Amino acid sequence: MEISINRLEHKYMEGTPFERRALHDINLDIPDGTFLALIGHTGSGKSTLIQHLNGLLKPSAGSIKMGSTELKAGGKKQDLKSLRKKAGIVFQYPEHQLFEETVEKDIMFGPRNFGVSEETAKRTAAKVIEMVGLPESVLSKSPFDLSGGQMRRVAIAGVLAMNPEVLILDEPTAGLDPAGRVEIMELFYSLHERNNLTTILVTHSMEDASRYADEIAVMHKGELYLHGKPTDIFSEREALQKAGLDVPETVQFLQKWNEKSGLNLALSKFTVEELAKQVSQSLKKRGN
Ligand SMILES: Nc1ncnc2c1ncn2[C@@H]1O[C@H](COP(=O)(O)OP(=O)(O)OP(=O)(O)O)[C@@H](O)[C@H]1O
Repeated sequence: MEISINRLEHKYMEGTPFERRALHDINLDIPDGTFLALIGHTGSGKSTLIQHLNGLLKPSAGSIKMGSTELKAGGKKQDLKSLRKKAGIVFQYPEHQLFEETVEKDIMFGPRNFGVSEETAKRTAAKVIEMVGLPESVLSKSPFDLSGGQMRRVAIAGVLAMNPEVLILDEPTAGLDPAGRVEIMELFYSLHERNNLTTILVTHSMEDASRYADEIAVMHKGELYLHGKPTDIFSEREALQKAGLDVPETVQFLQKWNEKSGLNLALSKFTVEELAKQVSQSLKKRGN
């Protein structure tokens, strides 16, 4: 689903002496099926921005359009509800929100809350548990008897059960070990690819942004500072450094390699292993 953010502004505690502007004049169009990485230093406004996409915060000015729903400043409750249904949000440590006695009940909670029948919600639970790579036998277990990684998958299944048209991921790999991080990121990437699901990833990992994103949006002091393809964003090292960020090491390596070799290898969507493969292939082509 296409997303269009127009002149969005957000002030916390608006109209009080403690008023604080967290977003200023954000304009951002995200085409349907895009994987967008939202990066920026702590306090730059990333969470505030994504909470508007899920109807958790209302704009102080401007608007957000998601498909046919538009939420404007002073918008109706109905529009907030409609956005909430369209956008599934995976918060940091989503497993902390599990609370039912069984995995199945936990996954069914969202759909049941939105009026889906028990039978359909059960079928959905069986479908989404498979989508997150867990066996159906897990459905009858208590979520609290599962490993941390499995619990996180169950929480993600609960978000998928709402059949979101946009997936918003707020640092979804926080607290996982390196292997767990790769597994969860690969899961999101395959969900995005298989379903052409518009995905917004809030991350502090420049490596993840370079590996998975079609587009990168950089927030700085409540403003949209840079937005473009990873290759273009990573060619702005000085600007990134001004915003307290840097080009990931793998990309720096490749930029140097391209400069020295005169070859033009792709700057995004690679792991270190793929990077080594690309370099060795290009060496072979040159007869080295
Ligand atoms: N509930 C709130 N009340 C008042 N100010 C807030 C509130 N939440 C965030 N802010 C302020 O709004 C600004 C943007 O915060 P936000 O949490 O959106 O940044 P962020 O980029 O997501 O940061 P982080 O990477 O640390 O999660 C910050 O100055 C922050 O202090």
